[in-house]
Amino acid sequence: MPTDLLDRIETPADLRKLDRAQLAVLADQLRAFVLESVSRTGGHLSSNLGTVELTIALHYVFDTPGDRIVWDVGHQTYPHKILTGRRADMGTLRQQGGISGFPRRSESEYDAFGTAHSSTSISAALGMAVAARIEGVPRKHIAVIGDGAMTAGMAFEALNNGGVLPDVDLLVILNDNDMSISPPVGALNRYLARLMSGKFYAAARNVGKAVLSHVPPVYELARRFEEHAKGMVTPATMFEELGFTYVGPIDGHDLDSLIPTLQNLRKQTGPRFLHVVTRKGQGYKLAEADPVLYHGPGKFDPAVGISQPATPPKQTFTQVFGNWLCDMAAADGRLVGITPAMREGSGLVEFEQRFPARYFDVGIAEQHAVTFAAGLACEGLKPVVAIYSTFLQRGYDQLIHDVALQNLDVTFALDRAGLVGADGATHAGNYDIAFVRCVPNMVVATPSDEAECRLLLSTCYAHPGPATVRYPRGAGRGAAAGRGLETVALGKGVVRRESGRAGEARQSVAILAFGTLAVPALRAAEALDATLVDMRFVKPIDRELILDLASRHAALVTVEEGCVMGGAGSAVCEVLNEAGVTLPVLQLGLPDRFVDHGDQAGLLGALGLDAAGLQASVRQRFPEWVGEATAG
Ligand SMILES: Cc1ncc(C[n+]2csc(CCOP(=O)(O)OP(=O)(O)O)c2C)c(N)n1
Ligand SMILES: CC(=O)[C@@H](O)[C@H](O)COP(=O)(O)O
Ligand SMILES: [Mg+2]
Repeated sequence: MPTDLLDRIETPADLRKLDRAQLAVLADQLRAFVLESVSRTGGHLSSNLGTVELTIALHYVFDTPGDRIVWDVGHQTYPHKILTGRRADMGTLRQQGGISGFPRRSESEYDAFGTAHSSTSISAALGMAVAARIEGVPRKHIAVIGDGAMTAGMAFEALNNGGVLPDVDLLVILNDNDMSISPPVGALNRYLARLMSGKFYAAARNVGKAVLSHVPPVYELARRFEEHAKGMVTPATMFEELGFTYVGPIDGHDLDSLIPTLQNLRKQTGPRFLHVVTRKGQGYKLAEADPVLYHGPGKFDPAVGISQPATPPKQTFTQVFGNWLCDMAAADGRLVGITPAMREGSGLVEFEQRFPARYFDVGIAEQHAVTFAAGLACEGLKPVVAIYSTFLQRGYDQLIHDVALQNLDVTFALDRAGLVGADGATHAGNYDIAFVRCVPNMVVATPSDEAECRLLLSTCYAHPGPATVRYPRGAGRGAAAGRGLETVALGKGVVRRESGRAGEARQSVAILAFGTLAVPALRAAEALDATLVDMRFVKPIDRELILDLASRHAALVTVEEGCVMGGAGSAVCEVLNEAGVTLPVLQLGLPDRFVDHGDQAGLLGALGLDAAGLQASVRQRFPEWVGEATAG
């Protein structure tokens, strides 16, 4: 594929110098570049193939970076990055030291707002629009939001606010590809489908004849409804009722529709809403056929597509959870599984197939997911909310006010706890230990491997109150999880290794591990001749064990893949303080700064949280209390 037009574009100003007729060719070159580039780095593919024309049209029509484009989630911004001076950096995408997979204000002046969690774009763009009005700046503001992201309450909160501000300059573009990561769910999705089929006349009314002369193929379906709609009074769309001028639906792959429509909308002010229809994976047959598989692939050969690895990969924690959920659901008819739009990522595919009546994808609606679970629990069911640690941040008030305060029996399976790798700081689950353990009634379990994960899921599920089990992205040490449903004692840790020096009173160190860092911590303990404890629970914490360890060791070391501040190590210190016990405690975990994208293991190593790093930290802090072995 030639790249002559793409080669001419350093910034959107170069794009604006092209003839309209050249833009379709540019779109082909850009799409080919995106595919090639993502196949080499991995990343979010389907959504980016779907936004090629929309991105070109936006930068062609609007005067960026002065005009503000706010992308929702931001996983669809690779074409935008390429057209705004970062084409040469695409080979470093999502890698340590490279560019982010999401928009970032620090990365480019064209990235008007940092994102990665969904459904923030309308609020942010509205804030900018109000700021422009107050400051008297003549500027345009565009929020680009997907149909999945549109399902979140936050998006509607922003529409509700913006719809009564007629003097702000805000254009909301709904990029409707009829997909979230999985097929979209809910009443909004049905409503958008109805708009697609019946709202052709709205487009006619709002965009005018010039646009209608370029009827694109996506209207074919709508055309069939033309006769039916004739003579009827077109009802206002929900968006019009909320105070927005609604235009659409138009074909988001047809530049001859997009550009005149955007030019027209650019001349207007006030809250406007453009409904654009695109296809996820557009232009790459394999992604068009399976946009879920190609939502966020690793590296692959574009000629072949994603292929099975030669050797079967290790079982992930997500799979351990998915198996456990099915087994527990088979054993207990009260179990209900809930996901806020993360069916694949959270391991619920088989559960949905086997227990469809007890499976709920509630859309990108974490707050609702938590309170919905609370309601189910009130009536005697046993909800399991499968949620990424980072996305539980959205449901924090609901966790406190709706679940914990009423001591309701809800189990939270927190996937992606700790560093997540390529998605970076926006998606890292670094805070859940700290923000959950401070909530009364909550149980916090931190399994150290796959087998422990299953045990602790069963234990927390059996506990008749709110509980979280946190586990990381990917696989652990490879401990077979089995298919049993047995439980362990709540709030009790297990000593995995006793220091040979423990006999000598207070001559050695005890390492208290919370979670999967127990594995490198054990290697460090062996090298240091330290005691190693798998604490299993942050809350209730094993007070008795901590005080016993404190009485027999010279110092304690706590290890967790979570923020040190307020984390599990802090919980240990609280126990010691409360008991009036004084001994040095070294708290190892994630620092008080955001950790960027990169390879998960590499990042842990760089932070001193691999076996060698843990060993070095303990040796440096307590040289007199550790053994002389050197292996890590
Ligand atoms: C608060 C939050 N919950 C969940 C996610 C995970 N997530 C990322 S993209 C996505 C689907 C978004 O769908 P849509 O907005 O329609 O964009 P598309 O992928 O179709 O381009 C989801 C659920 C997220 N980023 N933020
Ligand atoms: C953009 C987004 O939020 C998701 O696509 C996320 O990147 C998925 O992460 P996992 O790959 O860990 O499921
Ligand atoms: Mg979508």
